[in-house]
Amino acid sequence: MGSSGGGGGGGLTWKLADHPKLPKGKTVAVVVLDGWGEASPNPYNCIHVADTPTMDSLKNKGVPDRWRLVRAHGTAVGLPSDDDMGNSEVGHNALGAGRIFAQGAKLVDLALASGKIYEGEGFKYIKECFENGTLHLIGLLSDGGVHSRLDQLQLLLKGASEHGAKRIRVHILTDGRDVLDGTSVEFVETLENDLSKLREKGVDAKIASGGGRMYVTMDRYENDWGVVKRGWDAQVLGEAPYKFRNALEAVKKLREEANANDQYLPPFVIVDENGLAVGPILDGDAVVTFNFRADRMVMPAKAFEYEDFDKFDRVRFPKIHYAGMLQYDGELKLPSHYLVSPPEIERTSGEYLVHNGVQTFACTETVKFGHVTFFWNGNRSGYFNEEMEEYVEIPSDSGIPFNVQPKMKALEIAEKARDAILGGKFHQVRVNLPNGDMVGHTGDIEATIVACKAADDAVKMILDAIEQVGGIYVVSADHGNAEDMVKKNKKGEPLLDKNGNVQILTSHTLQPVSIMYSSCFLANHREIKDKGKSQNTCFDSWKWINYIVGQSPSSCGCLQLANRELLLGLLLGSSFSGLVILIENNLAALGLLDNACHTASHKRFKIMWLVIRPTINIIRSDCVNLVLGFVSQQFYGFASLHVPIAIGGPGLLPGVRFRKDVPDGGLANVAATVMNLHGFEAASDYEPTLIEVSDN
Ligand SMILES: O=C(O)[C@@H](CO)OP(=O)(O)O
Ligand SMILES: [Mn+2]
Ligand SMILES: [Mn+2]
Repeated sequence: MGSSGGGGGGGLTWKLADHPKLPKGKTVAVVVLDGWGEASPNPYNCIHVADTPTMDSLKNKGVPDRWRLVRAHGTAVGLPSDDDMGNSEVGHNALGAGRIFAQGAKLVDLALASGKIYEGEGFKYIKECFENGTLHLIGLLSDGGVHSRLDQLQLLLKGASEHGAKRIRVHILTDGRDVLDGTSVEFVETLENDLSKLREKGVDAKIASGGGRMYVTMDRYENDWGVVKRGWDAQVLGEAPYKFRNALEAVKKLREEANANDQYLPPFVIVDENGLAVGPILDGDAVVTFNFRADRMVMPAKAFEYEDFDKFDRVRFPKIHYAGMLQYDGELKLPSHYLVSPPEIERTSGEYLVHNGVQTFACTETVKFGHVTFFWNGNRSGYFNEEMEEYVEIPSDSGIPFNVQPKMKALEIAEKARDAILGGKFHQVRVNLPNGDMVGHTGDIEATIVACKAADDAVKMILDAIEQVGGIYVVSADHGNAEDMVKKNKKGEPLLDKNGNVQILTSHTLQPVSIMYSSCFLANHREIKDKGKSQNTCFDSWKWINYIVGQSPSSCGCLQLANRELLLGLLLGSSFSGLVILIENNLAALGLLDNACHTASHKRFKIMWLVIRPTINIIRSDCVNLVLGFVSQQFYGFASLHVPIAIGGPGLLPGVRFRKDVPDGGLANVAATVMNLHGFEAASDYEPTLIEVSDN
């Protein structure tokens, strides 16, 4: 590779070697679709169900040279195991830094396992309060592994008490976003059980307050300080609209409210028999925020740490010893005390580009703003060089769940990116499109479908601008979410709750993400559009057929020739289970097929059907939707998966294609790829590029 940057220690040079073949000076758009994994088509795959012609075209025209999958979860992005789903922090860290770092989750695991956590400066600092004060632990009660983990809290409780904490108060934040909604009840039961064991050992340990993570404490990027204030009032002042004698009762009761869910539970405090809060934070106490992930802890950390603070009226600012599980912001050195050192993510691609004369523009809306800046730059806030960079934040809607406005600010983000591309000043234009993720987390399938379409429209606008300037695009994602909205069993079948409804999955997934590129898709896309909507629907439907008959369009022909009676026979046959696709222009067949399906369903076989009618004047989009609607009630999903990456654009050399020798590439490989597209070799210790340039 022969580049010069990096090398750790002394002798660091920022100068990157020129790429031997790729030119400099092209405008490169880097588009990250948040929560956009690749999975098999099924009705709970909102990306599939949504009308996403731009992303579909990237795939259809790009495979395999300019579209491929990369890993976005587990060890490929520095998480403890391959059972860990991806998330924005690790995803954007990897995308921006080009290397895999042991991430917070893993570093905390190691520090707890070795006991080193108790020897560090941070623990010693909070320990100073153990004699006369209370230890408060504040964080997300979950085993999602995105922000925190219950087993780490359990170990910390045990370790702190063994190291002298005599009075402990836990302030819980319920999840329902990285784990199933309703699991707060089990987590509280487990924690209560642990605390009662501590009490048996003479430690005065209790849950003191709580609330849902999206409504209490865990805001990010200054979207809504009211969220942090609600937490402060409950945790520090011991004040909340709801008071309960114990947390189990609190969570169960609050969940009974109409539309209640774990993410948005209102704040509550636990009170004693006299109605007094059992654990407000007082002078002389120690406070630890036990989340390892940074973004949603920066705001509460400021409230606990900063003497000068004007974001809300704290009423009382107790003199405490405060430590984070990690240091959450490397630039602000916030908080100044922490139990475990964060990964040292330095020499990120953004910093290299700035040193090599590439002007950068980064933009998204508030709820993801730090993703393309702070996380991208290795958890540091601020610019590397203000003259070379511009970061634009579009204010997010606040105070509403995102299913209410599923289009979010996708259009505005795309417009800003378009203007930056057409303006000619910037050579890297980087955006995050939040829709698939933020709306996916609400568990609202209909809204998530709208969200995916909005993100697709935004990609189209950005790619059109790239086409105009003869630039290059890289489209990828940080992890999955919207492509899988239902909890499934090992066979890939949706799990039902006790009322027979499918269990909605609000979390991220283990899916890989894609990266894609192409210079020709735009023309093709227009061609399809010009022929009208019905043709478009037909085109979209081919995805289903391709999937079923083994991804090969030629085998579709076989199905098309298949005799209808034969298919119905199969359907009613005792051993058949699966999906039938009928290419049919005879409406009478619909009723027949429907009947057959019902008969067969009584035999417990999972059968569904999809009718594709090939003639334009018979296809009506409402008709096809009706069929799909039927399918969604009957369908049992498929397992398997990844996130896509596509590269392309008119500025790309024709010989550029994805390498075949990095088959298991992860998100960290994208940084070197992007550096190459800017005309540079990547730093030598970066994960290898995904592309190669052939001479033909
Ligand atoms: O909202 C968040 O905090 C996480 C999920 O817990 O999502 P993302 O990693 O996409 O930011
Ligand atoms: Mn994300
Ligand atoms: Mn998310």
